[in-house]
Amino acid sequence: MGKIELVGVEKAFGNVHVIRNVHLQVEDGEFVVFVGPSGCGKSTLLRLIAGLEDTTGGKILIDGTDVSDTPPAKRGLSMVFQSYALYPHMSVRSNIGFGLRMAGMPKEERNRKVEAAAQVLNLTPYLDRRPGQLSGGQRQRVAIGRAIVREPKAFLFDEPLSNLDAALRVNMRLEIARLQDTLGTTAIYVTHDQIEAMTLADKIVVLSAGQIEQVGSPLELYDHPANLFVAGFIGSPKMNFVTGQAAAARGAATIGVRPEHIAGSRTDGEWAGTVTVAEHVGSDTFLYVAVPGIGDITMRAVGEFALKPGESVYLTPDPDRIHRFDAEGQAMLAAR
Ligand SMILES: Nc1ncnc2c1ncn2[C@@H]1O[C@H](COP(=O)(O)OP(=O)(O)OP(=O)(O)O)[C@@H](O)[C@H]1O
Repeated sequence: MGKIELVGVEKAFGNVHVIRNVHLQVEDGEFVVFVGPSGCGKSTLLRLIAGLEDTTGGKILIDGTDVSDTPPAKRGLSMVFQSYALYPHMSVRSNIGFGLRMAGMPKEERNRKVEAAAQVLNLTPYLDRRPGQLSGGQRQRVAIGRAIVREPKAFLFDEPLSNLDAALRVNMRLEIARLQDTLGTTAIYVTHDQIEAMTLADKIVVLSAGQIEQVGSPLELYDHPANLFVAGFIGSPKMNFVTGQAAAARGAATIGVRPEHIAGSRTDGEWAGTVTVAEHVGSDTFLYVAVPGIGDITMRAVGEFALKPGESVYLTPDPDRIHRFDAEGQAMLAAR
């Protein structure tokens, strides 16, 4: 079992309040991702769960037991860091089995566990190599192997892929997803990478300034952001926000519409504007359009609809996909 509950968790460093009144339930087997802007407290929250930092208020429960005062090694959790923290002079086998050896596990049993983990991680051919003879992705798999053999109640990942190049990140992301399917162990994963969050998470926790803004499945957050912060944070390129008359006409202080929910036309539409930048990113083209009286709007252009800077364009937001927000920035019910 690996159920983790945070009840009113607080953390201050001196008089700097970094985590405020966080309530969160992580179910057994769930993959939960913490996202939020730099400095919002993602890593601190993970370190509080790991026991690497002490809380200054509230409680942390693992499987119903209050572990707030339990040292890290006794919490039954395994942490995987972005710096793999491998021992360079030891083989992959010894690195993966190190914690088990320290815990006094007999060699035969240890080897069995190490080999099983190596198999899951496709590391079997490398067991006798040293970390220096491995690629970055393989090293990260060794670090994950070391976490797996301890059979923790939960894995805690702190930006584990941020040292890898783009292609490797994609590979490792798929591997972590596969691993989660195979092992079914609870995982909490900190990242600032939206795609990692959207693809890996059962549940995303969006943090801002030490507080939870919203908790939900990736699609819930994308389709029904609770407030302007989450609406602007989830999705890339960002949701467009419009205030003034266009919002008031829909009974809102602000309306939001994602670039992919705006139709473009050369002849007619709701908002008339001029293309300022056309950005080609492989499969997509994003048009940045200056719309007098509305502001700068980003739209995703599909198919043949590729305009150049200086050309006129008419934009029509999909009425079913317009998000409305009140003066406090809270989402208003119903899409229109
Ligand atoms: N030991 C510390 N002493 C004082 N302040 C700290 C300490 N550790 C973290 N902080 C502060 O707490 C806040 C949250 O930091 P944290 O590392 O948790 O953010 P984060 O969301 O993980 O950011 P990033 O995405 O940049 O890693 C920051 O303002 C940071 O400066």
